[in-house]
Amino acid sequence: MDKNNERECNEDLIRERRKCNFNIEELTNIVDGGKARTARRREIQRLLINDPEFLDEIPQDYMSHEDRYSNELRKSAHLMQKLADQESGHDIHQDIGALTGILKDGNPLMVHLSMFIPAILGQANSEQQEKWLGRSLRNEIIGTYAQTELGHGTFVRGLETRATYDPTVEEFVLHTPTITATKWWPGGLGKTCNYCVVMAQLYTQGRCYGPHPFIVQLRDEETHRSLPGITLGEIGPRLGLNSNDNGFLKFENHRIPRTNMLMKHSQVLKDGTYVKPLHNKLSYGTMMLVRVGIVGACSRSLQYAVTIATRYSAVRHQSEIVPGQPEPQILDYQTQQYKVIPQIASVFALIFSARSLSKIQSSVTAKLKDGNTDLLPELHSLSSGLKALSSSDASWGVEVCRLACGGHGYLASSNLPRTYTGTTCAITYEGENTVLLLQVARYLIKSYRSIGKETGASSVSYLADQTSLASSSSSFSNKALVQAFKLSALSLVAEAEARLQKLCDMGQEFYHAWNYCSVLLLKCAEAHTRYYICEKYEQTVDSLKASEGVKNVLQSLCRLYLIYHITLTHGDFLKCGALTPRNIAVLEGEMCDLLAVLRPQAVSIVDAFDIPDELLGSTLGCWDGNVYQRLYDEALKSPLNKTDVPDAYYKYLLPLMKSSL
Ligand SMILES: CCCCCCCCCCCCCC(=O)SCCNC(=O)CCNC(=O)[C@H](O)C(C)(C)COP(=O)(O)OP(=O)(O)OC[C@H]1O[C@@H](n2cnc3c(N)ncnc32)[C@H](O)[C@@H]1OP(=O)(O)O
Ligand SMILES: Cc1cc2nc3c(=O)[nH]c(=O)nc-3n(C[C@H](O)[C@H](O)[C@H](O)COP(=O)(O)OP(=O)(O)OC[C@H]3O[C@@H](n4cnc5c(N)ncnc54)[C@H](O)[C@@H]3O)c2cc1C
Repeated sequence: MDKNNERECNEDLIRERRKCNFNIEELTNIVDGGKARTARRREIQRLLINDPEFLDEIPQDYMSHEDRYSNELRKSAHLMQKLADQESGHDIHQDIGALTGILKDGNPLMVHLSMFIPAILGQANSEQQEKWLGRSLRNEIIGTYAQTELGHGTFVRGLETRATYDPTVEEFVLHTPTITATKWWPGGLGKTCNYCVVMAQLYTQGRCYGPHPFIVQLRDEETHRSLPGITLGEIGPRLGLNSNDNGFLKFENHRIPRTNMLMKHSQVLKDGTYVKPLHNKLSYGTMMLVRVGIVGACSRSLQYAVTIATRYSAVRHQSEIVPGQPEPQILDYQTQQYKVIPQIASVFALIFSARSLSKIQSSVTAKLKDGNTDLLPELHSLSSGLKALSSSDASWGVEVCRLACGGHGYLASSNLPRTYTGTTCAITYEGENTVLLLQVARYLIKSYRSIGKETGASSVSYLADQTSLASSSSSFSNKALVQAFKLSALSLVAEAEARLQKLCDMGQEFYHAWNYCSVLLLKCAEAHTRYYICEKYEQTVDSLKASEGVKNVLQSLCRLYLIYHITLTHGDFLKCGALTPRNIAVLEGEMCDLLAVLRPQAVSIVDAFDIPDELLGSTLGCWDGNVYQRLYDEALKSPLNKTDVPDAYYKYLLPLMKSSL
């Protein structure tokens, strides 16, 4: 699509784009993280879009379960080959975001890239990396991360798969003792992978040392047949991601060499002596790494959904605002703006907090290299909280965008259903959100109780700021609103801690008191993480060196985000006195003003996300807004339309219709 050729474009969209009062390219650079990154992303995307190998012969929704897998594997393999091509010079591990949309519904090689290779990098010692890293980067071996079992996903300490060390032959014996110990879910495990990292309970010298990672060959490298002692398969259709082969795995006393235990952090010596790690949760490092990546991935899903919903809302006309007048664009309804525009604001909130989190991650990783684990709990808390809020915000945001598109949003060809199923899974995987938020709460309560002790953890230093509870601000700058978020979080933590203490004082064991307070604890964790997101949003926009137009747009979006979230949880702000009922009413009014200010810029802002039509894959969201023709053309691809009268008519309907004669 030639974006300069207005003649091919829907007139409403032309008019919307003419209202733009900021530099779109500049905003695109901010979204990408700099000009160079924009250029790189575009180059990769061009490389993919112009390659006919990525086209599907028929829409995936009409393919069988087997064909979907096979078709996606074909494209995934081609993608890996293309990006590994020395001439293109692209490092897939750095550019994963640029690939969004090229594979449609669950890439069978995704966990190889996002977990297996990172597990080798983060958990294997240098000899082990020598042996497996190069081979996995060159795709000579394909792996997955097999942790979850039928009986346990959340409670990693409850895993049942055993790795028992036998010092006589220097081997571990991997065994699945019960049906509930069957590994269940790992992406690519069913048919694609020939290796995996298995999390299993380590037994040596008669003692269990808890879950540890082991690298295990699953299939013969020549024939791809599963090895003796290993049972493998695929787990069947899911809500989404159905072109992946999530799998199951059982071991029958399967032996692996001692050196297949990933030994960067803890070791088992030849005689079976266990050497413990610097920090006993270092074996959970792969999960933490992916949680950080999920925040960015969620912002990308939301960019897709909101691009579709915004462009469609500009093209679609329905009903009337002024009786008797022409039907308005649905984007003119304030209720429609309230659906779509806060989701645009949310995209930037997620981008900026994802960036801040990855900076923290880099500095924690650097410290870990020097044996310093002090900031690991802070990173665990932040990555858990942000993974949880980003996945739930993005899933809800995508669903709101689908609803904003009315009936057409329910069609597969809108690409909203698949965007939703591909996002909501992130609420569950890599640590179910409720569970992760309770980990954040645990950290908050612990930090609150250790006020006065220097921990170096900056994200919770505000908990010591007792004076601020009384000093609610009456000004309404963005900074003042962020301050209100802080007060709300602090007051919830104080309330939860007091409630916990009271129950303990009344004689309850701490863990029962904890469970009894866990709804409130969840709110604490959400409020704390929301405060973090709001603070990063405000700081990033405030310090941004940008043209006036771009700065104005981002400031309005940031303010909308702050007010939107205050109104969603206004009870918490009122309860702690951070805001009064009058303040809330004023803010609600201002939110509507902001929707009106941002409405004329909405199409241009989503244009700045710069998602090519070929990747957006939506009849409703295309650049040119030619929605109705595309919907019609896609419908014609239904196999049912190959004939006027389907066979099923003769088999079932005709006998029914004639039976009463
Ligand atoms: C890269 C590109 C990405 C792209 C993304 C898209 C594709 C992605 C595709 C992915 C597909 C999906 C792939 C998949 O789904 S892979 C499977 C993912 N599975 C999970 O995430 C399981 C979730 N469960 C857990 O992580 C643990 O069991 C939790 C954490 C819940 C409890 O654990 P446990 O019962 O053992 O601990 P405890 O509660 O007694 O707490 C004890 C202490 O430990 C501290 N603690 C706990 N954890 C950590 C930690 N990590 N670092 C530092 N510290 C940590 C904790 O704060 C506490 O500290 P203290 O209070 O005592 O001081
Ligand atoms: C699409 C997809 C891909 C996946 N890929 C992989 C993979 O590649 N590798 C892998 O190993 N796994 C994978 N998983 C598994 C995933 O990591 C687990 O499903 C996830 O960790 C949740 O565990 P669970 O299914 O046991 O849920 P459960 O823990 O049984 O959760 C069920 C309910 O119990 C609640 N609950 C559980 N514990 C607590 C608690 N302590 N406090 C309060 N409430 C609690 C939860 O909040 C939830 O409401 C994948 C899952 C999905 C959906």
